[in-house]
Amino acid sequence: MQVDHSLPPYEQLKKHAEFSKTVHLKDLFIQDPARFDHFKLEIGPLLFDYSKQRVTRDILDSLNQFADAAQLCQWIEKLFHGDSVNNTENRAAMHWALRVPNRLGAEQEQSAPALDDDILQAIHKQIDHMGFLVDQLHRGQYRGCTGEVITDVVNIGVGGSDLGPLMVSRALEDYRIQTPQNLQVHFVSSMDGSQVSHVLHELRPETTLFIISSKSFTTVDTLYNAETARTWLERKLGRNSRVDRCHFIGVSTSKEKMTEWGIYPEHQLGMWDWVGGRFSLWSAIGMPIALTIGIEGFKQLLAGAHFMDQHFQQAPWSENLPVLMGLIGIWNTNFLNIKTQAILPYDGRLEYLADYLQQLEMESNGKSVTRDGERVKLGTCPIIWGNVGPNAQHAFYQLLHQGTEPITCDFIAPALRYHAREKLHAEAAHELQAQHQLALANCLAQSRLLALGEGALDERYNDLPVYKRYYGNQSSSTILLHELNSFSLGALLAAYEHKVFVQSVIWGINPFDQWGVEMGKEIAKELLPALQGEQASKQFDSSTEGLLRFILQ
Ligand SMILES: O=P(O)(O)OC[C@H]1O[C@](O)(CO)[C@@H](O)[C@@H]1O
Repeated sequence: MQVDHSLPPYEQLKKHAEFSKTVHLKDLFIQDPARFDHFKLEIGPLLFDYSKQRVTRDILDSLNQFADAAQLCQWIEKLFHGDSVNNTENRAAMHWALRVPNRLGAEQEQSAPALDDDILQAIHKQIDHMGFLVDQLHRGQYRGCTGEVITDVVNIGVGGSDLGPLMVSRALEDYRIQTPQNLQVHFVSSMDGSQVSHVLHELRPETTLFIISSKSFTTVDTLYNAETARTWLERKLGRNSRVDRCHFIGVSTSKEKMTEWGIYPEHQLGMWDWVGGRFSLWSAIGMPIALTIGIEGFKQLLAGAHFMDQHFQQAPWSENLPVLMGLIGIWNTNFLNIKTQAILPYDGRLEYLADYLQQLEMESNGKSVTRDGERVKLGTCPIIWGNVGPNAQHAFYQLLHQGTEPITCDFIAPALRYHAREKLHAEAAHELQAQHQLALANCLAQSRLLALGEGALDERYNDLPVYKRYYGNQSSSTILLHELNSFSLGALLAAYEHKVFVQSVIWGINPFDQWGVEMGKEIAKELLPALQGEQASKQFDSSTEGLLRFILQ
């Protein structure tokens, strides 16, 4: 359909959307037999196939104009110049700086023009400090207060201080560094004590080290879990400063708070207020990742993300992965009225990816007020959810295929797995490769059926009874990685980070604050005394009062 290009981009897109609603994805594939070639992007280790999105070249042109009208280019410059893009907290958002390699030269100048050398040195000092501790632990030279070698490290953190490290450590488990003592990394996040009690039950105080990971070092979830850990240690090892000194590492922006808590200065790893919690896995918050894959592997993760940072800054919109991901999301959310997005990795190693992306996207862009304090004009972040694809096929795909909700999906899979280089799997390589092929066949089949409906199969299926029919026209993108390794994962995650930024620019919101999580914490503080049997300072609503009575009776 021809749209009047003199219209403002938003009006053009509305017109496109009216027409789009009458067009089925299968028609788009019939009209253009080479649709894949025209709607795919290969960038470094990633292939992005967006041919199964309900877009045309004309729609993408209008989306690019929409991005220009929102001054996307200028905002990207502000981000990479370290401007205070987090306006409500008057802070820069410089997670990208954590990925700049520590070498001076033309390449660096180009990729990080505003990065002060002192900041770069400070970043690399922390990486080196973390690398030193990781190396000691790997070599079995890090000992507990009784002199025994540390065999288990427990990361205590929540939100960004848990989800990123957990997700990446699991995703890259195949590259795990083998250590003489078979060092294991565990994660504790939930405030209710169920995880910490479970983990402690399995471990010995003499050989356990805790990382207290909290950007603010004020998060009660983490501080309560940390106190439980300290009490557990002291019960067995006695109450003395050697326990704190030998069994705790801290990661935070606040050295004072770490010191006050009892973290030994040499075991304090720093970070900066310009790193948002959900963007912090690239800092010392990522220590569990470095413990899993080694500091060189961690640097490869940073290198993959840095590669994406450069691509994001340099590529034209139509060849720019984060921009395309962001604009296609805008098209789906704001013009096709698709308010939910499923994350479907076809690789069990990515089992926590959806959880991680929920925080990244929804805590960033789940906003309804613009940077100018006005109510937003367009709907913002869709609901992000998902699970490992093959398992989800047996859980919620029924709704994807035959439910009433329009849903867009991200299918993610590595092309190669269990291949020669992954020596780890040499014994069972053949069987496992067959399993990987099975997973890929399912991944491609599901996106094909979602897009095309029963027409994806042959004409025999046109006479199916109504309850067996597949309407199709559910859009999806497929991201293939050559293989899942530190570099490709770093690039993938940075692409999602920048996608979030692109969308925030279009919506005119600040993606780097999270005021919506604060008041609930305050109300919990008011309620805690009532649960501890103290006289409440005020009367609550009748529901809260009723629930309190039930708990306390
Ligand atoms: O690292 P911290 O300061 O303990 O915060 C943990 C998480 O809590 C939040 O502030 C939300 O409550 C997240 O943004 C953050 O990742």
